[in-house]
Amino acid sequence: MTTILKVDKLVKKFGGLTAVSNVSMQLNEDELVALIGPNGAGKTTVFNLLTGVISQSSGKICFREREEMISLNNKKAYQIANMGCARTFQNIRLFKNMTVLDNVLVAMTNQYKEGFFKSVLRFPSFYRTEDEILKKARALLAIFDLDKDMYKLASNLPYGIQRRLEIVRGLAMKPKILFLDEPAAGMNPEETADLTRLIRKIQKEFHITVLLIEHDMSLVMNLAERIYVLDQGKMLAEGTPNEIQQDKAVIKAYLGEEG
Ligand SMILES: Nc1ncnc2c1ncn2[C@@H]1O[C@H](COP(=O)(O)OP(=O)(O)OP(=O)(O)O)[C@@H](O)[C@H]1O
Repeated sequence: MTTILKVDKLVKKFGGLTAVSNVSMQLNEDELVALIGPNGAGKTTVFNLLTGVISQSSGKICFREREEMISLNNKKAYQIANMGCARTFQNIRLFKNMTVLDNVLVAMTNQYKEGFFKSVLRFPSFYRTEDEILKKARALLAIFDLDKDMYKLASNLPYGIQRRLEIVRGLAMKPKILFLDEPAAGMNPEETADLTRLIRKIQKEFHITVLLIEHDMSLVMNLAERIYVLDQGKMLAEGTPNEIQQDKAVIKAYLGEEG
């Protein structure tokens, strides 16, 4: 098993509040891992640290690039994204006034860095590349059954479909890791079931690592191969869904809260 992301003793303080305290974790290639915990446990803060949205107070984050583990400390969010870490947000962040297709095309541009002169002077290779991008975007949308909505404005799509588009947009960046922040938030049971199928599909077809934050326990227990549990900023437990469901500390801190 190859480790793709390694987090060592991560700490994040907001003034006097320690939101993340000595958190260590690792993600392996092609793994689907969930990060759970009660409200305010520090899950989103961990995501923000891993994707460079905020920087840590101390600790180390390393990401595999070919044979080497590269430190992500001091790297900016866009650099981390370009290295292969895509994410979605708790509150959807699509370009609402752009079409479904354009939302995906924008995400793909990081793979096609055409030279300035080539694009301004419209060399034949520019058109070839443009055509190629368009084909790939359409194929990606078709896989997720979004091709029929291709020319609709993102803002006109139902909530569940917007969430799906956000995931497709993340995938369009060809990531090695996809971070999903509460993908089922606000979804009805049917949409959640759809989403579960979609995430499975991603795992199979794209061979990427997925780390997801989710409150919907049936989704987590159904999908995750491994689960990390955070409580009050600390890592409380790590294990398979079975192990986590039987962990007394977890039941007390988290599952107990639900019933
Ligand atoms: N920018 C910030 N400034 C100050 N405190 C913050 C900031 N961001 C998060 N916190 C605090 O850090 C703690 C962890 O918050 P975080 O949002 O990471 O938890 P969470 O597990 O994602 O919660 P939820 O499940 O409710 O989304 C909370 O006490 C929160 O109030």
